[in-house]
Amino acid sequence: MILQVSGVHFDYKSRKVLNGIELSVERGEILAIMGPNGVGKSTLLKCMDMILKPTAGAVIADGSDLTKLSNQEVAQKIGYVAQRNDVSRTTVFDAVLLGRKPHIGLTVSQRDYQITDAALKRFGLEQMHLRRIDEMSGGELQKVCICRAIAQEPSVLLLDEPTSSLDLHNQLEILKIIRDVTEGHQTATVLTMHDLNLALRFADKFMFMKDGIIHDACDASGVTPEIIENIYGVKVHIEYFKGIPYVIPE
Ligand SMILES: Nc1ncnc2c1ncn2[C@@H]1O[C@H](COP(=O)(O)OP(=O)(O)OP(=O)(O)O)[C@@H](O)[C@H]1O
Repeated sequence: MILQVSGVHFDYKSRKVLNGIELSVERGEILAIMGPNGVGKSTLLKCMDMILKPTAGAVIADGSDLTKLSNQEVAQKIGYVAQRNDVSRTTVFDAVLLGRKPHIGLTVSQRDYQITDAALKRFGLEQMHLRRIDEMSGGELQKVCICRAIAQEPSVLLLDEPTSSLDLHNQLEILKIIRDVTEGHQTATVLTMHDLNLALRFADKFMFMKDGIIHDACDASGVTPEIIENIYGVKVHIEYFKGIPYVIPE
């Protein structure tokens, strides 16, 4: 088990959003957290990254209780890419190199530069490494942010709607990279996504949130029309093509 979330609660002032979340992820796995708008998926990712402190419960990553670690120690274990990313006047290269920050001592090492170069190449960003990120399109910026999180080499990668700004080619390309990195490095990825069919193609496990808790947890073959209807209030069929389930609304 590389990530374990136990009994996590979170309230925004008097508004309860997370009401005892339980989940675990194994090494090499991608977990998709699904659910309607406003149900608390982003809040849960932020609690897993300690950007928001859970009001109760524990988050254990790679053997450590994150509530007891410094911000730098958390960043060595958890990489997080938000749904909306702040942009500064930095170049693509510097933005990705910044992913190495939790590991950098007094100076940037040769290894940090090598990892940055390799990540840029993997994401096909090497030709635009001197472009400024505040002048990029939404999709280009989303790629840079995910690239930076990969360069960070965390044990657990948290991605909030990682494909929301990407075209079809980039959606498949980026999710393939995420799958390769997760399997190859035996880390784990937790992502949120509204596209059920894309999630069914790439994720190993699914958790459906409603009313502040995880209502259903299963692998791709366990996702049923009943679960979808219960969570989203939409009647669907599930058909298989080349072994992959597809959700088709009625
Ligand atoms: N900073 C905040 N202060 C107060 N309430 C907030 C804050 N951020 C989010 N909320 C509320 O908490 C609830 C959960 O929000 P959250 O962003 O976690 O949902 P989500 O499941 O990620 O939604 P979506 O799928 O639309 O991105 C929502 O009702 C939202 O309005």
